Amino acid sequence: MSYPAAVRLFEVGARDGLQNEKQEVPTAIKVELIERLVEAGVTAIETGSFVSPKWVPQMADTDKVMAEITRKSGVVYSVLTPNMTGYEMARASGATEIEVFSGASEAFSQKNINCTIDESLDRFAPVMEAAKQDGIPVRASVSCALGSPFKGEVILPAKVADVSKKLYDMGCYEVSIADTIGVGTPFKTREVLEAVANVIPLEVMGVHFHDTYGQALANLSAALQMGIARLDSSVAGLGGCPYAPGATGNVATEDVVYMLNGMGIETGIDLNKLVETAWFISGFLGRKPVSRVANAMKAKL
Ligand SMILES: CC(C)(COP(=O)([O-])OP(=O)([O-])OC[C@H]1O[C@@H](n2cnc3c(N)ncnc32)[C@H](O)[C@@H]1OP(=O)([O-])[O-])[C@@H](O)C(=O)NCCC(=O)NCCSC(=O)C[C@@](C)(O)CC(=O)[O-]
Repeated sequence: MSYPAAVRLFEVGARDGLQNEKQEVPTAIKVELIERLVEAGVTAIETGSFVSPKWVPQMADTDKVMAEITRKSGVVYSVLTPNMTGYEMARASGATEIEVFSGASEAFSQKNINCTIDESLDRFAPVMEAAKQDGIPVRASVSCALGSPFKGEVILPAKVADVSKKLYDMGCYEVSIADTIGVGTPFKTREVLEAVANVIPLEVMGVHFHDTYGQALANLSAALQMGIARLDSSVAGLGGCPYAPGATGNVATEDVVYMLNGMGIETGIDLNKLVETAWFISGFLGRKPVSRVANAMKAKL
């Protein structure tokens, strides 16, 4: 066991968190959410996505969000981009990092980005080239690594490893292994992560767990035990993918920070401010945060 002494938390609440919301979230609320998260100590944040507004209307104002946020030096403002159209928009918006996304499920790839896994990688090739020329770092996400949302489709660890290696070889500085529908359990998680760690360096691997079956913290712990130090999480446990039936929220950032604080693993995040932010966005959405920690700490705020 080699737990990391510190981790990089990548906050996905403003993108993964809000992309699946039924109600419209005004730009001003997104901007306040991002600024509050940064104020709480978040240093890497996904602010939105430059994808087709017909496919994900909730993210159609990402350019406005990027224009309106007050940026803090040293903070990574990242956006999701599926192709060159998205890349051009990301660059124009001043994104300091972009994220490309593929997956280990052919069915999900078709539903989510309307192409095969191989075609998605082909689309990323010019994006990688342009980003390299522009000096913009690129992270990657590999969806459905622990299970497919579509009945009958089996995801093999070797497939996850294969896609991860291709993305790493293309120049992605981080490859985040995503349990899109939150079905993983710790031993299975470890098996998949080990398959990936056989083909790319452990240092570049990240994890992105949804908490659909309540396994996310346990899976996170399995990843930490391996020494993985790049973790995605979402304030208030917001999240879900419109093209992955059954996908619910990401592991809540408050729960992750509370656990890491207890383990003596450094995050740089002020838990009180984070919990206040969880209640801020949940209040706007008209519900309580799903995070256990946000609820437990409310009385102390
Ligand atoms: C990839 C496409 C665009 C293909 O969609 P398509 O229809 O096959 O693409 P197209 O090239 O034929 O373009 C169709 C229209 O979209 C426009 N277009 C084309 N590209 C862009 C762009 N980048 N930004 C804005 N507009 C764009 C393009 O200009 C055109 O406009 P029209 O002529 O009809 O007016 C579409 O399928 C799409 O946008 N999909 C995104 C779906 C998405 O965002 N899903 C959620 C994110 S993934 C996720 O949440 C998982 C993750 C990362 O969190 C990890 C995990 O948990 O698994």
